[in-house]
Amino acid sequence: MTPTPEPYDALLVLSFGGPEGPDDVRPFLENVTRGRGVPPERLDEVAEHYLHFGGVSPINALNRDLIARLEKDFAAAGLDLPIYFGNRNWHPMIEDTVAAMRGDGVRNALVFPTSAWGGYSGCRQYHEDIARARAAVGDDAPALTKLRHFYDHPLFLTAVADAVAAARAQLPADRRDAARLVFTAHSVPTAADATGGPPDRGGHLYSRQVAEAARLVAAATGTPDHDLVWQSRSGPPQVPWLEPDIVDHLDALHARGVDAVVVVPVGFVSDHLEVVWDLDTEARDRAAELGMAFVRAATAGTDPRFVQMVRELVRERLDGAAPVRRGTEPLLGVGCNGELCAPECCRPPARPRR
Ligand SMILES: CC1=C(CCC(=O)O)c2cc3nc(cc4[nH]c(cc5[nH]c(cc1n2)c(C)c5CCC(=O)O)c(CCC(=O)O)c4C)C(CCC(=O)O)=C3C
Ligand SMILES: [Fe+2]
Repeated sequence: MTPTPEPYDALLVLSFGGPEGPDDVRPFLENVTRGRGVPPERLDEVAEHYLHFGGVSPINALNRDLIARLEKDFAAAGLDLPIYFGNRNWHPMIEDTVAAMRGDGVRNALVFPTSAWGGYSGCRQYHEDIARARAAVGDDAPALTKLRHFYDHPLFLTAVADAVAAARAQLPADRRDAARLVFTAHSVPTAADATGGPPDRGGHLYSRQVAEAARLVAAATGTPDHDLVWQSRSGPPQVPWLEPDIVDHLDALHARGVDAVVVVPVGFVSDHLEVVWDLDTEARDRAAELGMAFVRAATAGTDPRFVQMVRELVRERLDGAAPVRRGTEPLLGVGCNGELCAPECCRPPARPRR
């Protein structure tokens, strides 16, 4: 007889992690790039970005803040689930958190990853993190079920759309209406993007979901015309990544006579370092050189509807309800104990051999 499944008894917020002081920067970057063929020159450059902010990424504090708001929301909604925090690349590391969960008697937890997307980095790699942490903790590790991709959840889309409207309102009145709407997300190697998602849909799950989210947000703001560009590319220069880059795109827009942009980091849920450096510093500086008015929309993570969305994603698992969604691209992401969420979701990219 198969045992009755135990009820869900905790939520783990699983994120990327970031350094919290200058001495953390190098070991953090080594954790992120271990075995991935990222050239040392790129690591030196990225280390400088972190050191520019005292070696502190905002990401951990933002996740702690999200968890505090989730705790309040869950309590008010009568949802009795303790919330834990673990990261892929920096403390609190997921291995330590899962060990603490076991110590607290957690048996069957849900996992909210701070990525809306399918693909290797946003989905599959979180499944790998879960499997690695459970293996480290051993036989009595809690079961861990990852929640689904939420890239087209109406509460996420509405939060981003309202942030776009608020950003546009900050532009000088005479440039506001004609300002170009530019969505951005983290670039990935084109080969990695190609292998994500069902082959009968043509793969490219990550870039297709990002494109669909951008289209849905643009439509919701009444400005359907928009661009989708990429940021923060890494890796050796000879390996193709998704393009165009945001900074190159500003040059191209300027050449076409565009004099104002609303930049929307739809690819990220918080204002972490890749947002405050690559957008608020590099892209903003470039726009200033070009005489282009530049505003950047807030990320969705601080919007109250984001917290509500996490609660609804949890409810979907508790109640077995159908996902509430606006998009049409494949919606995957759910897997238990590090199992793949679907046979063709997010195959690991072929790694360059050295
Ligand atoms: C798709 C995607 C997301 C979005 C989905 C999600 O949110 O998960 C994302 C998020 C993030 N990426 C971040 C930072 C970094 N990403 C790097 C490197 C890489 N990212 C990649 C992809 C993604 N990354 C890839 C394919 C690489 C190459 C190495 C590899 O194959 O893994 C590197 C190494 C140095 C460099 O080369 O830039 C850093 C420092 C931070 C935290 C910022 C902070 O500290 O505040 C966040 C949230
Ligand atoms: Fe997946």
